[in-house]
Amino acid sequence: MSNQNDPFTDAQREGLYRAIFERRDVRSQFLPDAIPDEVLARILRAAHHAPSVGFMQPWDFIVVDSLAVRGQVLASFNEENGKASENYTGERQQTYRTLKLQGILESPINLCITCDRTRGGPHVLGRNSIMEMDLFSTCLSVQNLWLAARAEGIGVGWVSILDQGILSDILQLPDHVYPLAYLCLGYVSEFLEQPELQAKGWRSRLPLEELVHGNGWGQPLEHQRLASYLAGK
Ligand SMILES: Cc1cc2c(cc1C)N(C[C@H](O)[C@H](O)[C@H](O)COP(=O)(O)O)c1[nH]c(=O)[nH]c(=O)c1N2
Repeated sequence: MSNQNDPFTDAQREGLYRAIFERRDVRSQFLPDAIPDEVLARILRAAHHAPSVGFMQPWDFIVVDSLAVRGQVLASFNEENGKASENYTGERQQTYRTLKLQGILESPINLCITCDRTRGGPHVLGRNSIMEMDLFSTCLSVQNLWLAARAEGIGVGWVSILDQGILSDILQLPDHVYPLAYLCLGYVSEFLEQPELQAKGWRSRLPLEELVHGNGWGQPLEHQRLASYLAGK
C-alpha cells in the first residue's frame, strides 16, 4: 500500500521527468483530431491545481473553437509578426520569416488563459509588495497544463506575437482581466526531440553549469560535486 507521503515510484518519477523533458512548444505538427472533452477537462483541472499567490487562483480559461474568432486572432498575429520580422536584417530576417510561430487554425482548439488582477480583493496574501505575483501564478497554471497535455499526447503552442488590446477585444475581456497566454492545443504527428528553434538553428539550450551561481550573481559555485553533476560529468 502506498502512502501519500512516500516518494514517487521509479516509474512515476520517470513519467514526470518525461513530461518535463519531452514537452515541446508545437506549431507545425498539429493534427485536426478533436480533443475529447474528458481529456480537455483533465488538463484544465491540472492547470487549476497550480500554486498561486495567497491561493488567489486568478486564472480563467477561454476555450476558443470558433474559426471566425481564431481568424481574427490570426490576423493580429500576422500584423504583429510582420512588425517583429523588421527587428532583424539579412540572413537572420530570412530565417525568421521561415519560422512557423503559430498553429492557430491547424490546431483543433485554442485556449486563452487569463489573469483576473482583482480576484480575491485588494489584499491578497503574499501580493502586498510585488503586484505581478498574480501574473506569475497564472504562468504556473500554463505550465501545469502544458505538462499534463504532454502526458496526454497533446501538443501545446504558446502564441505571444499578438496585440494584447486587440486580443482582449476579440475575447471580450473586461479591463481587469489580462490575456496572459494564448495557446493552441491538439494531438500531434510528432513531438520534436529538441525545441524547434534549436532544430532550425535560431538559438540553442544554454549550458546549465553556466547558469548556476554561488551566493551571488557570477560567483563560483562552491559545491564542486554539484558543479560536476550539472556539467554532466
Ligand atoms: C511566454 C512564452 C511565449 C512564447 C513561447 C514560449 C513562452 C514560454 N513560445 C515557445 C518558445 O519558442 C519555446 O518554448 C522555446 O523555443 C523552447 O522550445 P520548447 O518549448 O522546449 O519546445 C512561442 N513559440 C512560438 O512559436 N510563437 C510564440 O509566439 C511563442 N511565444
